[in-house]
Amino acid sequence: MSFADLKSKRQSKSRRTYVSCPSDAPHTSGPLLPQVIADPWANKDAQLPTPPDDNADLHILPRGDLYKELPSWLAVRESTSSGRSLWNHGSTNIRPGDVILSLRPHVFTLSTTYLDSHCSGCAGSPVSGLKRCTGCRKVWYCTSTCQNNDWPTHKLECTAIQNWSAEAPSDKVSVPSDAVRCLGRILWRIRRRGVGSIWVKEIQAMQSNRKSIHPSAVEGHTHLAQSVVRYLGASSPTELEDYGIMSAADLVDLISRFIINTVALTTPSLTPIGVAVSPLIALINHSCTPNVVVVFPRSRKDSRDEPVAKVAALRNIAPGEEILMSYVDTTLPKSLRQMTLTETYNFQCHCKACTKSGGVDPREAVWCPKACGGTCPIPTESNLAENRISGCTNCGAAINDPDAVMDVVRVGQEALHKATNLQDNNKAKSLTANIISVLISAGLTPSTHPLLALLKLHQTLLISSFPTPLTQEVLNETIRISGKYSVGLSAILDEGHPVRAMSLVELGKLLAVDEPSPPTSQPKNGSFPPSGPARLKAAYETLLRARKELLIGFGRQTEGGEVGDGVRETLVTLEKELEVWSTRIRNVLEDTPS
Ligand SMILES: C[S@@+](CC[C@H](N)C(=O)[O-])C[C@H]1O[C@@H](n2cnc3c(N)ncnc32)[C@H](O)[C@@H]1O
Repeated sequence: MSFADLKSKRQSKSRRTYVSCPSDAPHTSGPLLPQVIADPWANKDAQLPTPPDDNADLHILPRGDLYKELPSWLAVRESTSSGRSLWNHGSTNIRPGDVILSLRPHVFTLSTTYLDSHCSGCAGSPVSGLKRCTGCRKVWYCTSTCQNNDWPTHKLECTAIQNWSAEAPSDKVSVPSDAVRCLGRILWRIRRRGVGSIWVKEIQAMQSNRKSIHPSAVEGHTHLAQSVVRYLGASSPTELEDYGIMSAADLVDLISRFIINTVALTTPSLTPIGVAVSPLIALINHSCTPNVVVVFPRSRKDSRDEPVAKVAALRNIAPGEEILMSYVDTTLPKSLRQMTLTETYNFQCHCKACTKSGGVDPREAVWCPKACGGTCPIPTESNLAENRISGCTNCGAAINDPDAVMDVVRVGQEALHKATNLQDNNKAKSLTANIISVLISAGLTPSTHPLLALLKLHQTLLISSFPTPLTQEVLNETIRISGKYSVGLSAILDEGHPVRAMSLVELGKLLAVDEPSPPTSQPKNGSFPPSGPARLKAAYETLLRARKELLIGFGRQTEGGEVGDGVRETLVTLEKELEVWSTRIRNVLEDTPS
């Protein structure tokens, strides 16, 4: 196997939190809410457990004419503490790998960086054959069908992009941001479909946090509102009546809805390439220990409707249990998760991971100083001030120099920030390599922040700059980093989480790359990575595990989507190669005199 397909673009640097998901403030009734009629699908016989105390007011909402795609065994409930939410209303468990929702988002847009490499009609990335819109010259399509399907919206977008581009002070800002373009698409569709349509009602029923926008987000909202007005060729929000916007407050409402209800549009291998809005997915509340994930696996069965979002179950979800996804990166420590949740989504999370006391959070841990195999929590300033430094959970040994550990974590975070923003890949690569070895020598476990994030970044940098020809040394180093990253993720994420599954795919594929110059003697027993047939066997076993996890995180019915297809092909190749090796070994044994 060659390594060409391992190379992936470095993730867009313009990633902002609002793309990670879908909003705050209890859902209140008002003119924007849908008209509700009697609940035609309520299963009166379902045994629903008593809601927890803080949700004592939790009640089932009738769906009315909205959310036609919602299966009857899912219920929308509402509470004063967390607004509307989605629940398993059936009488059986939802199992890991079950796809509970499969839908094309109401609207999606590609990030500017991906406009020329992905189709704006289906979000696919054909190896060749993308054709540019001859009007705006910014948007590309893979087929005329995709272009024709997108034309009713793009004809308006096309002119808006051209006008924007003509006024842009530099080439770098000649295309509006994905947020502005996505809001433009929403507003053109509102105008075309009419404010009374179900589509528009579903968009308008999404939660808005306009009345409680966090102070740190006000400037961003204002800037976005001004850009949207300009993009639509208007000079003030009051000129947007045709789009259902009667005042500046209505526009801020729409922007707030957009920010808190948007999910990241990702490739089948989880690279974020844009933003997507689906009012059904937006009904799902947050937990840092989610029981579902949203993925875009691109399965052959859905090819006509792509991009299709799948909401896949990660665990058993019992009847009467809430469906919960994560709006933030759950590998981050609690303080960083809570910061995003407060600033962007206006709530404090009280999930198990956020309220757990005692024990060691694998995201913030150092190995026991006595190397007993246990771990100690990373000390914090307040622990230190109150003289409350916890020791190893196994043997009780105390960290030798808590200040030094805290310093090293701080330095690691600064280095991560710097390396993520460096334009020069080689500089970024040597920075990540150096800081990783400092953090490892300070005893941080691979699941600890920022070591885990640095391992991922370093792996991406190594792969994107593989030398030609590839050397054994670089390949082995990349495999070791990938292995550490995968081990780190396994300490935090459930089996079957798509991020964990993808890390196994990447590790397995690296192990399957032909060794440029295999050592003449086998590496020492137990050293990693092995060589020759042992390496092929490790690749095969890693990809088998990856496949099992893909069938959960990307949905059993999709068979892992595009990534699953690739893994199956590699497994077949590896089986053949392993067979050749064992035949050779058998022949040698038979030819050798006893
Ligand atoms: C995408 S919306 C989720 C659906 C929303 N509850 C509704 O009524 O439309 C995100 C918003 O829901 C609320 N929310 C989500 N998860 C929550 C949680 N775990 N605790 C409290 N509020 C939550 C927050 O107000 C958040 O900004």
